[in-house]
This record gives sequence, structure tokens and C-alpha cells, in this order.
Amino acid sequence: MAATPAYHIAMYPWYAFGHLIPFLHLANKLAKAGHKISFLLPTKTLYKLQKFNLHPDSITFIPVTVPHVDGLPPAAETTSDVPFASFTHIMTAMDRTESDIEVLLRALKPSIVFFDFTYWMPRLARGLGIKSIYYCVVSSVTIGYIMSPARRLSGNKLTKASLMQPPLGFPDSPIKLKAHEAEVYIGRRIMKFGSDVMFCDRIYMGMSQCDAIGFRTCREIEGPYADYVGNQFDKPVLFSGPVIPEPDTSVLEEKWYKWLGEFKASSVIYCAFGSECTLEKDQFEELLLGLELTGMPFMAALKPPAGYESIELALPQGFQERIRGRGIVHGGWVQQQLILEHPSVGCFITHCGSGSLSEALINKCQLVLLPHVGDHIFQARMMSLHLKVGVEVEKGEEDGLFTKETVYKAVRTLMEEESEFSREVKTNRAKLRDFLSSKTLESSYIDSFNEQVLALLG
Ligand SMILES: C[C@@H]1O[C@H](OP(=O)(O)OP(=O)(O)OC[C@H]2O[C@@H](n3ccc(=O)[nH]c3=O)[C@H](O)[C@@H]2O)[C@H](O)[C@H](O)[C@H]1O
Repeated sequence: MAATPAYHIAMYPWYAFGHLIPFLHLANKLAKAGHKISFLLPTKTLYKLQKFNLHPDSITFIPVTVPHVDGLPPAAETTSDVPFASFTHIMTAMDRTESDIEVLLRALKPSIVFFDFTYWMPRLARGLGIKSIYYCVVSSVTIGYIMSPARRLSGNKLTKASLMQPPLGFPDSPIKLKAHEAEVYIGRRIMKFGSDVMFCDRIYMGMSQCDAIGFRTCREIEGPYADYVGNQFDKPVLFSGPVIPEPDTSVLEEKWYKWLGEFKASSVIYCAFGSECTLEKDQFEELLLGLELTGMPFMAALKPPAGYESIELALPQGFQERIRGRGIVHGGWVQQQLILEHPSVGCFITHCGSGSLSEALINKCQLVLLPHVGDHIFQARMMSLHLKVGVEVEKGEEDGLFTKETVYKAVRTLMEEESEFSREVKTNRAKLRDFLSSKTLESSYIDSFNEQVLALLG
């Protein structure tokens, strides 16, 4: 039963699995607390997400037709259907649903709407007497460092040198960008991301016009960073807690279960890069050769590299023969949550998507951090430098490239060496796991999140 009176929430997350899934995890927690949720999402994607809806009596999926936008394949709905260069078209398509969303919200009459990249949502909601919460699945460290209004003081044209340093007032922290990362971020901030709107303006408008900003984290982990964002945008900040996914009740596919079962406890490396990431061919190769160098059993679930139709066509020469019996490279979707839970998995090489990290942190595997783009970088720094629960793979300062040796070095640090450093990381890692697994942590966060939402509703 709800500790607070029940309310009706609408949710309309960015059309990317890395956003849709965590919104749905939150919906499950809120439904469990007695609230009703109308979850708006693209028509075909709806079927793919049904298995994550654990409270179908309280969470209603509302299909939204994705308008056609030039440059998009006809069936494309989410970022997983297209390369990065076309994400902007997916965003434009989502923007063009605005009038349909207005019709739906008028009919559904929720008290509050949770959104992220649809910068027009606060204005639309306000016009209908609905409150809006920007629910941010990207870490507050990323938002604070890159998107805070302090970065706009000198206009939107930032230099590499300025982005290599935190913005004015940022909490005292070892987190900084390297030269090659700052370079990429300069472009990312000002790239047009849907409907001719710059990415940084989209986030800025959403955050400055909403009624509150919610973060999927705990005060104990990101408190000062989230407060910084709240102060910068002059908004109340709500912490939903880590919103750890409910245990996946399906069973792991037999072939994986059997394969993993052949190895000793904590001996297998699982390597995965989320639902979007496509590596360049040379980095794909270095990663696989790095896995080979470790000499450990491994399972890599990766998309084929850029320009390749299949994983098989892109494997390094002779690779399959050399790793037969101890390594698998899989190009399709795997049941990540269940794989991370498997006792044979001892190490996770992750691109540091926030979903993957939250799934990993409650399990026992050691974390090798290999950030790909965007918020992954901040998540990797947060884990390696702030919380000290994992080891980041070294990359070239200017070119940003990793090598097979640096992949192996990071794995070796955690899985082979008995140094003071590796002991410290493992101890911190175990402590964080215990903290996140505490039975009362999640419920107390959801209760206080509910109370803060209720206070917003007046
Ligand atoms: C917040 C946003 O998430 C995005 O998602 P992305 O898919 O990269 O990564 P995750 O957050 O780990 O999300 C990926 C999700 O897909 C699941 N999965 C993936 C592949 C597979 O084969 N099987 C699975 O079950 C996985 O378990 C996780 O739940 C981007 O990083 C973006 O930068 C970030 O802002």
C-alpha cells in the first residue's frame, strides 16, 4: 500500500533503451507503492518492453505513433535501430509527436509527467495544469560538469581547455575531462539534436523550465553533484535512489547457462557495450585481442564494428580458432542482468552506461571501465576516482585510443594482482555492493521521493 496518497503519473522518456528501461524500472517501484502510471512509448517498442512491466494492472503502456522523418528507415523507432548520426532524426520524430502527446495528456489527466529530452514538455504540461519532472537517468556529475548554466556564462562556444576543467562552483572533485574527451564534448554540446535544436539548449530548456529535477541515484553517492545541478537551475532535486531493477524472473538461455557453468566461480570476463555502442574496427580488434591476452574465459556481447554486417566478418584473423573453448563473441542481444548474476562471472568490462553499471554494482563482478562516449566518461571517473570501485582502461591522452595491452593491464590489476591498490578497490566495491543491497535503502528512497512529488503537487 502507498505510504502517501496515490497519484497518476505519465512518463515519456527519450526513445532509447538506456532511457526507456530505467524509466520503466522507476515505474515499477512507483506502481508497487500504489501509484498509477501511463507510460507513453513508440508502438513497436512497446512489445519489446512488455516483459519489464511487472505491474501491468497499474502501468498502462500507451502507444505513440512515430512520425516519419526524412533520413530514417521506415521502421526505425529508437536509437537502437539507427547509427549515431541518425539519433537527431529520432529526436526530430519524437518532437513531432508533441500535438499527439497533448491530446493524450488531456485525455489521461495525470497529475505529473516525467520526461527527459522533450524540452517542450514543461511548457505543454504547464498549459494543462500538469507538473513536470525532468527525470535524469544520466548522472548528475555529467549534467553538472557539462550542462550547468555556469558553462553558458561565456556563451555556448567553449574551448577545449575550459572543458578540461570543472565549471565554476563544481564540487571539489578529481573528476576532469582529458584533452580528447573535451574535444568531443565541444562538438556534442553544440550539435543539432532534433528539430534544429542544439543538444545543450535542449537539456538547458528542459531543466530550467520543469518543476523539479529527479536523479536516479542516492545522496550518499552523488549528493554534492546533484545539489550543484539543483542550485544551478534553481530547482528542487529529488533522489529516487539507485532504482535497482527487480530481479529478472526469466531464466538464462540454456546455451549460455551451460557455457558459463563450465567455468570456475568468478573466473569469466563478461564484456558488453550496451544497446547503442558501435566500435571502430581497430578498437573492436584491440578489445578482443586484449580479452585474448588475459588468458581468462570470456563472453563478449558486442555490436559488429562500424562498416561490418556481422561479428564473424570482423573478427581478427585466426581469432576464433585461438579462443575456441574459452571465449565467445556474440553479436545479438543477451540477457545481461542474468549473465551478471551468474556465479562464474568475475569481471565485467563495461562501456559504463548507467543501466549496465547499476545492474553490475549489485553483483559481485569486478569492474573494468572502458567508457565509450558522453556520460560514460563521467560514470567511469566516478567509479574509478571518486568511489574507487573499479579500474579504468588507459587511453592515449590525445587520440583517446586504448590498446590490447591497456585492456589486459586493467583486467590484470583486478583479477591477478594482489597489490594494495587492488585490495582497496575490491574492498570499496564490496562495501558499495552491501550498501546498495541493503533491504531498506530502496524503499526509504522511494518513500521520500513520493513525499517530495506530493509536496510538488501541493
Ligand atoms: C542512460 C543512457 O543509456 C544509454 O544506453 P546504453 O544502451 O548505452 O547503456 P546502458 O545504460 O548500460 O543500458 C543498456 C541496457 O540494455 C540492456 N542490454 C543491453 C544489451 C544486451 O545485449 N542485453 C541487455 O540486456 C542492459 O542490461 C541495460 O539494461 C547510453 O549509454 C547513454 O549514453 C546514456 O545516456
